[in-house]
Parts: sequence; C-alpha cells; structure tokens
Amino acid sequence: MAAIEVSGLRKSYGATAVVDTVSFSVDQGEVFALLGPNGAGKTTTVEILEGHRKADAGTIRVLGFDPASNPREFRERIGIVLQDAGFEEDFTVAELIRLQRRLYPRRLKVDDLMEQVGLTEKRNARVKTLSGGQRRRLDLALGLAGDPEVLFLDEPTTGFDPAARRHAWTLVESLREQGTTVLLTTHYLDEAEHLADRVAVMVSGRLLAVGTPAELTAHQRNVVISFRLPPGAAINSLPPLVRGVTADGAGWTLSTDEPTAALHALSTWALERRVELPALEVRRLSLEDVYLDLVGANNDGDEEREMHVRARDRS
Ligand SMILES: Nc1ncnc2c1ncn2[C@@H]1O[C@H](COP(=O)(O)OP(=O)(O)OP(=O)(O)O)[C@@H](O)[C@H]1O
Repeated sequence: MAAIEVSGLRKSYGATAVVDTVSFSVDQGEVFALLGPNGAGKTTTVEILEGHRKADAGTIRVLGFDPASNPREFRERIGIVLQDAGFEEDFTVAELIRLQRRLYPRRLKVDDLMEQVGLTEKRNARVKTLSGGQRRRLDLALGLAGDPEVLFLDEPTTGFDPAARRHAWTLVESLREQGTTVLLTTHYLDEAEHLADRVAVMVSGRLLAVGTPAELTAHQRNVVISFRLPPGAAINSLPPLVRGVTADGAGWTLSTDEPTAALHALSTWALERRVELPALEVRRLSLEDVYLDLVGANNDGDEEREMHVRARDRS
C-alpha cells in the first residue's frame, strides 16, 4: 500500500484554482519532494494531506486514512513540520518537546530528540531567545516527537547555516533508513537532488513532472558547457557546433549530447584567437537546470527563474 495517494485533487480560492487536478502517490519509506515557485500550491497540497485544509475535489489517502476526517489515530501516526509554527515563547526547548510528546502514544525520548536536531545545549533556553535556524530545528524535533510513520516537512532547512543543513539531511537520511515516509517541500534544488527518491515539480497548481532526479535529468543533451566571452568577441563568431548557446546571466550556456566535439570546437576557436574563455565549466545537467526549464516555460515562474539565475551568477 502506498503511504500517500492523491487522485484528482483540486482546491480553489474564489475563482482561482490553486491546486488543479493533481495526482501522485508516495510509497512507504520513500522521500518525496514537492518543488515549485512561490505560490505554486505546494503548501496548500501538503496542508490538505495533513488534514489542515479541505479539498474541493479528489481522493486523498494518507496511511489509508482520509485526512479530512482527521481521526485521532491518523494524527498520532503523522508528524508535521510547518513553515511557520507559532511557539509559546516563554517555554524552554525541553519543556516544549516534553509537552509535544504527550500527544502521542509512541514517543521518542526528549534527550534523543534534542540530540537528533542539535539542540542539546539549548535545552533550558527559552524559545524567545532562539535564533531563526534554532527555531527551525525545534520545529523538526516537535515534528519527530511521536516517531511518525509519515513526516511532512515544509521547507525544513530554510534559514539553516550550511552545517545545520547537512545535519538535517543526515537526519532525513536516517529516517528513510528506518522506513519513515517523508513528504518534503523545498526551494533548495540541491537538497531535493540529495535527499529525494522522487521529486514532483508543481507550477500554478499543476504537476508538470514527477520522477527520480536521475529520470528528470536523463535528457539527451545532458552535458552543460558554460563560459563567458572574452571582451570584444562576438557571439555569432562562435563555430557552428557551439551556436546553440543561450544567455545565462553574464555568460553563455550550451546543453549538448556531443560534449567532446563541442568543447574541442570552442577551445580551438579560443586558441586561434589567443584568448581565454573566462569561467569555462563542463558539468552534468542538474535537477536545477531541468527545474528552471520547466518553470521558465511558464510565465508565472519568471521571478523565480530570475532569482535562481542571479544566485548562480553570484556563486
Ligand atoms: N487561505 C487562502 N485564501 C486565499 N488564497 C490563498 C489562501 N492560501 C493560499 N492561497 C493562495 O494559493 C496559492 C498557493 O499558495 P501556497 O501557499 O500553497 O503556495 P506554495 O507553493 O506553498 O508557495 P511558497 O513556496 O511561497 O510557500 C497562492 O497564490 C496563495 O496566495
């Protein structure tokens, strides 16, 4: 039995369908990532699966339950890490975790939970004194308190420093090893590529692609060559094999199924002119490339695409 089954899910606000006939299933023990630009409908979908919002149409089963009826047994078997959980600010970390555990018949130990999320040193700190990243770690601990069979993680590592993100990834990996099903939303494509068995890309309420990261990047032209042109060089002077380049920030990018020949043509062109090609790079097509193509084909995604391109230029 699949842990999560969604068929024909629809949800509208007024005349706008924010989730539009969405179907997918998540196997038990699978880590499934829902990706998409701001406002795509990810949180709405996840909150319907959690029983926090009602669908207008469609069939939804989580561990065999209809979340809309929100039975106690269902709530006891799932864990939720919300994007923005409100905390009782005057409680300490340990107190909040202890309170949360009481809601569940199957509980993890308070010390183990704090250890798992790296908050042991903050056990007696009041919540109002925690940093943004530490609050997200506390969110994680609360979501795990009942040793859930299905864990919903809505942007779990937003605001984490790089080491804390790696730590959270290890935690999700160990949950997968224990057989926990994880539904994750994230804006970090590397996070999805690293953690998810399968990903789904949602744009304007519709699922545009579902598959393993390997399936989604198994494109024929799966090698990306990127470079900048030296000052004074014209793009139309490049050899024919390199003419399919597209602008990417301040540089140029070529997706090719003939990387050796294309690279040879490009470097011969540069050597003949005695110029260097700044920022020359050859790499495999990434999930981010595929995601940006999918989102870019949809006007609503322009802003997101811009942000990613700019972020890549800076790095
Ligand atoms: N209660 C509501 N009333 C009206 N519109 C809503 C409501 N909740 C969400 N929406 C709209 O539904 C759309 C989808 O929102 P949702 O929060 O599901 O997107 P998301 O993919 O999770 O975005 P983000 O990445 O920014 O978290 C948005 O346009 C949002 O404004």
